[in-house]
Amino acid sequence: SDTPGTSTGHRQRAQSSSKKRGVALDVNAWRGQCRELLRRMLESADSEPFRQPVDLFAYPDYRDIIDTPMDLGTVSETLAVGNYENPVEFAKDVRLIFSNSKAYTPNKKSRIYSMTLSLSAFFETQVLPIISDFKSALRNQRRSRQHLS
Ligand SMILES: O=C(NCc1cccnc1)N1CCN(C(=O)c2cccs2)CC1
Repeated sequence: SDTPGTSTGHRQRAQSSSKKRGVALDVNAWRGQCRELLRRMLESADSEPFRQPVDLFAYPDYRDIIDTPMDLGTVSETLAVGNYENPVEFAKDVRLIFSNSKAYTPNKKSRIYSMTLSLSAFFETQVLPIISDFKSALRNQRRSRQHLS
């Protein structure tokens, strides 16, 4: 029977939790995964306009429209020096790159804006499992620590 506490129920839970533990307990795995995701974005031609901060001489009105500039180089540096606590903070900065481009573009057909559309579509598919694996690793860690306390 699968009622919790019976012998099989307990064994099943133990097996499944150890499987979950094996797969997701590494609460630090997200940093290498995000570094690899950034590397793949930076090798795409679509990231070219977003690899370094916006050139304010070429776009003098940029700061009239955009409060918080962001670019992949800055994200990469922040990740490398350990200034993101989790993949959600990392994703927030990457998403800012795309929302800045959407806010600044004079029209939805601009070449640079269209590059953010494909880049962000790729990013969202890749970052989702990184964030969900991190959250389950955190749940696992809290559960096993709670059991110890
Ligand atoms: O200047 C940069 N990026 C830095 C860079 C890139 C290449 C060489 N040297 C500096 N921009 C332009 C503005 N921008 C936009 O998203 C949009 C422009 C028009 C519609 S959207 C963000 C990327």
